Amino acid sequence: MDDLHSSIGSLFVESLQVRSFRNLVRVDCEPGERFNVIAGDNGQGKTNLLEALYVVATSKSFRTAKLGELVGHESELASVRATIRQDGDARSQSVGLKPGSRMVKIDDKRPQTLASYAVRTPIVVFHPGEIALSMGASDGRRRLLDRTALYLAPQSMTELESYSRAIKARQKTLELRGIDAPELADWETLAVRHALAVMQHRAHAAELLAMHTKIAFGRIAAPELRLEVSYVPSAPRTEDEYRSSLVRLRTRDLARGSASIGPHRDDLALVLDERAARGFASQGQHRAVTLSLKSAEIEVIGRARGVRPILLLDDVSSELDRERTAALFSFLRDQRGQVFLTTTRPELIDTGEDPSTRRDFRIERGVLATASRPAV
Ligand SMILES: Nc1ncnc2c1ncn2[C@@H]1O[C@H](COP(=O)(O)OP(=O)(O)OP(=O)(O)O)[C@@H](O)[C@H]1O
Repeated sequence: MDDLHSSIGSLFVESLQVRSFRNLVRVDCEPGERFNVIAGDNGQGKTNLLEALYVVATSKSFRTAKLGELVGHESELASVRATIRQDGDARSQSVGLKPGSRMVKIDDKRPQTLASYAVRTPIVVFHPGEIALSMGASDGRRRLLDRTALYLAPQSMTELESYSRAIKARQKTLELRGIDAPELADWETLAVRHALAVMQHRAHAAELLAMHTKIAFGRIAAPELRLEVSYVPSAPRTEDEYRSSLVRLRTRDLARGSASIGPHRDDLALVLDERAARGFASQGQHRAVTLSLKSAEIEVIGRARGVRPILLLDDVSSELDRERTAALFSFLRDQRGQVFLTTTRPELIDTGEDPSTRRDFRIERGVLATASRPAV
């Protein structure tokens, strides 16, 4: 396989302006091209700053679906603006937010679709809750599939939204008009059409994630352990079978309050030595599976978009001892893209020999300032 890093383009945030975003009233900063270490005590705004970067890159938050929460308590409007440099060319991206509405712009023009904005600046976030990818319920893995599918095919986002609308309309019809309502057939046909498209996008994303997760896991974990990753759709893959299953399930779905099959119930199976990782893996193995999945996410979206994704790492020192931090940094050095990481203990962060690749910041009560590099 060719090396992602030999042919791939560079991408970094050159400057960032944040206004009235959570507790960040006014932040102006010029990050470095490689490692940016953001230190601060608990509750000072470190995660908020990563969230602002994620929002300006994708128009979404990694913490909440309710964008109104991002607006500072004292304000009515939040905004994040960044200059992004990709392969030498600069562009500006901005997101304005108020409760119930969002305005995105690239070079001061509105993009044709939100999906086209969301894929312009590939970004991957690691936060302490990420271990749920391996240990937790299927929703985190579905989000991983959909994030990856979005970069592979931006229209997958619209298909998923259209599916959700159609399946909700079917549910509402079941509740209001009963299982024999004539319009149910139309909603079911529509839901099935969009669901099959979503399933195709997810299957493609899963195939690529599976391949790269396996490779990464082989590097990270004990060599005799084998990890298999596969897409498990919950609904039949043919239109006729899927539609007749929905018809058959009307009574049950009415009773349970939602459709029993469909993309909202898909999973990405993780099988470690022939047993489901979720119930079987040790803590260390869950970490290795999680890091392998994240490394596959970086690899797949980087290849899909032809750039090295920006990486955000929240609270690295909380979970890791010195040895694991060293392993993580060796992984990050191999990635060679721009990295933002937050920590309460900057002295534990060893980004390598070359001090010019590291920029230190300190955040206190939402105010960001440059800082000198601590003695490691
Ligand atoms: N909409 C908002 N308006 C103003 N402040 C907010 C808003 N939402 C959250 N905050 C404040 O942001 C702060 C938390 O910031 P953040 O989550 O970035 O902390 P942190 O530095 O990452 O802390 P930790 O190390 O504990 O994770 C809290 O003080 C919280 O009250």
